[in-house]
Amino acid sequence: MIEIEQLSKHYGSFHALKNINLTIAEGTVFGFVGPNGAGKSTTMAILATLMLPSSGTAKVDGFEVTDYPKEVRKRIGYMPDFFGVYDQLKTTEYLHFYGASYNIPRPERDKLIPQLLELVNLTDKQDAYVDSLSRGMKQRLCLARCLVHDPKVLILDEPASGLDPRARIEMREILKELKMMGKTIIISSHILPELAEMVDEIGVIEHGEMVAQGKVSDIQNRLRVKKVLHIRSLGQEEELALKLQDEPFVTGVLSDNTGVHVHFSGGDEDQRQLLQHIIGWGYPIVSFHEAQTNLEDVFLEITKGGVAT
Ligand SMILES: Nc1ncnc2c1ncn2[C@@H]1O[C@H](COP(=O)(O)OP(=O)(O)OP(=O)(O)O)[C@@H](O)[C@H]1O
Repeated sequence: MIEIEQLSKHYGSFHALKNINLTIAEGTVFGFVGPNGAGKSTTMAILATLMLPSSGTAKVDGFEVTDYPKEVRKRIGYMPDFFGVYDQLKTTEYLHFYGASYNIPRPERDKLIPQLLELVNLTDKQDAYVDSLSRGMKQRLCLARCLVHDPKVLILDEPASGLDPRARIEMREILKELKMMGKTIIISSHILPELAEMVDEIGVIEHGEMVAQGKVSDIQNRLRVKKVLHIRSLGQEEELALKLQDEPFVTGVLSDNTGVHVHFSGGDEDQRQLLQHIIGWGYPIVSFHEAQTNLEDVFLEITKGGVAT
C-alpha cells in the first residue's frame, strides 16, 4: 500500500531525509519511531502530498505522490501533529465542513457523521463547540475528520502525544477498530512503548535515516539489550558502582546524584540474581528498578556511549 524508495529531502543545505526505503503492506499498522527532529513528520508530509521530496519516490496504493497527488489524496487521511480545529464550530459542523470539502453530498454526510462520532466516542459531544473539547477529544475529532472520505490509508503524526493514559487507551481502541476495518495505518511517536502496544511493525528513524525496521517483537528484542537499571542506595554508591562493573550482563555503570545507573543485557532471571548479589553485599538499597527508556535514550546511549538517565 505504501512504497518509499530512496526518498530524500533537503531543507536548504540541511539533509532531513537520506535515501529512505520503506514498504508497508495493506492492512498493516506501522509505527514510525524516532527522536525529535529525526524526519518522521517530513516523511509523513511527503506521503500526504503536502511537501515535495528532493529525490526518490513515494507511492500510495500504486500512485506516486508527486505525479498523482489527487489520486493519493483520495486514498489518505492525514492527521498532522498540531490541531487543525476551528474553535467557532460545533463538532458536527466541523465534520460537515470537511465532508463538504470532499464533495460528499449533504444527505450522505447526515448519515456518515453520527457514525464517525460514534467511532471516535464523541456522540455525546455532537453539539459541543470544538473549543470546549479536551485535548484527547480534539485528537479524536481530528481522527474522525481524516475518515470522512473513507480513505484506505491513515497517516497519523503523533496522535497520542500529550494524552493522559486513559485518553491513550481510547485512541488505541479506536486504532484497533480501524485496523479491523482494513485500513493501513502509519502512526508516529518518539516513545517506543507507546507505539509498541498498538502496531504490527516498526520503523526506526534517526537523523533522516532508517536505522531499524521490522516486527515489533524483533525490534524490542534488539532494544532490550539496552535496559537501564536504576539503583538508589543510602550512601556508598560509588563503591557499589565499582563493584557492579564486574557483574555478569553489566555493560556499563554510572553514578550521579540520583543513584547508580546500570546498563544491563541480561533477562529477568539474571536481573533477579544481580539484585540478590547487591543485597548480599550489604549495601543500604532503597530502590532497584528498570528505568523507562525511550528511543531518544537508546540513541543517546548508542551515539555517546554514556548511560541514559
Ligand atoms: N521547514 C523546514 N525548514 C528547515 N528545516 C526543517 C523544516 N522542517 C523540518 N526541518 C528539520 O528537519 C528535520 C526533521 O524534522 P521533522 O519534523 O521531520 O522531524 P520529526 O521526526 O517529525 O520530529 P518531531 O518528533 O519533533 O516532530 C529536523 O531537524 C527539523 O529541524
